[in-house]
Amino acid sequence: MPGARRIAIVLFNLGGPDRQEAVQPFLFNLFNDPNIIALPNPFRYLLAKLIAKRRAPVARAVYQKMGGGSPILPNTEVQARALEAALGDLGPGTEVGCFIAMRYWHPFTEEAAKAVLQWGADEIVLLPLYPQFSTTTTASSYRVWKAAARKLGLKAPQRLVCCYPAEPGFVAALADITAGAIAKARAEAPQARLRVIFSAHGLPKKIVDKGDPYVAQVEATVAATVTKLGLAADDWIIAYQSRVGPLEWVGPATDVVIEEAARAGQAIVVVPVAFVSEHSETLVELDIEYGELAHEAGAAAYVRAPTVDAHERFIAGLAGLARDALGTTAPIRPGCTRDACKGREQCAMTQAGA
Ligand SMILES: C=CC1=C(C)c2cc3[nH]c(cc4nc(cc5[nH]c(cc1n2)c(C)c5CCC(=O)O)C(CCC(=O)O)=C4C)c(C)c3C=C
Ligand SMILES: [Fe+2]
Ligand SMILES: [Fe+2]
Repeated sequence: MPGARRIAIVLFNLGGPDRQEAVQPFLFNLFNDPNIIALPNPFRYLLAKLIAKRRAPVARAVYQKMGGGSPILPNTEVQARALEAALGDLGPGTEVGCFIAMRYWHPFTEEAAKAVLQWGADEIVLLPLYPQFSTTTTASSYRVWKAAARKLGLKAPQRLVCCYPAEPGFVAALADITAGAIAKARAEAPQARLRVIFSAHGLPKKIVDKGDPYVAQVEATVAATVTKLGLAADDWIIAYQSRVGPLEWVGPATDVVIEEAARAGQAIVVVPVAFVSEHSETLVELDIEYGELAHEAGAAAYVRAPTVDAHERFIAGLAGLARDALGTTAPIRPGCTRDACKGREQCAMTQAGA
């Protein structure tokens, strides 16, 4: 469209290896991130090389179970196209393009910044596919984006949607999906007691103790979802999965909670609340590894709720966040803090600035 106002929506996500040979360099990129391992170089670089090499065989086997690589990019592309469609009503003379900026594998954040520059964006909304803010995810992507934008001389106004743990569309999608999974578990095991386990990716405890708001925001997501569903307090619990490394992580661990519920003969429903699309942590860890654990330990049923993916309500929620960000005149603010986001549906910290 000649002369159209071009709005770029940049979706931040983690990324995943697209083939077996990509697993080790992907792991290196992850562990070499100062937001993940806060050591100065050359120590971080050397440690990242070592951990990536050690972990690669286990991780390669995980990705082999999904055909060799992660489906996170194709799944994020589906979300990007759905979001473009949902923002198609921004008015005549406005063109919306969604770009994907992955943190640890292609298309890297720097590649996305280049594509946005070449496309000729007039305004940019940075929209993390992380509903809950963490220094290890959103802050890391934003830091790398800012450096790339500065390097490329990307001057268009940019706004960051910081977090949206209890955004109504996201919560409606989660509640809808959870209700479907509960109905399935009840049908499979009508006599058994229900145990709904809301599972989020964990974090080392020391990162949370330093003030990372992620855990508080996971709790906000789950509180909004159980309220919408009217779930009794005894029927649900929050647990944390995907622990790696020797540090103490936040708990309880999802596998421990699943095993306990299975041994009690309960009907288990596992709901991912921090991942918004399917990848290794859902398709392998939750479905295969924890599914086997649940059945071996005697669960009456084991149902894993799908992620929100391109659920209509979730995409509508993201579109609303993008619209709000385009309308804001808020000044640049420091990063999200636990108190600033407490009790809010979405973050007060939508950031503006070039
Ligand atoms: C909610 C999102 C995520 C947080 C918070 C997070 C923190 C975090 N992750 C690791 C280490 C690994 N994560 C890995 C995979 C992975 N992590 C997330 C999301 C969050 N991570 C996703 C979406 C994925 C899946 C990628 C894919 O399969 O496409 C991996 C690789 C897999 C494996 O080897 O287990 C590692 C390693 C740390 C250390 C951390 C916080 C400090
Ligand atoms: Fe992770
Ligand atoms: Fe926030």
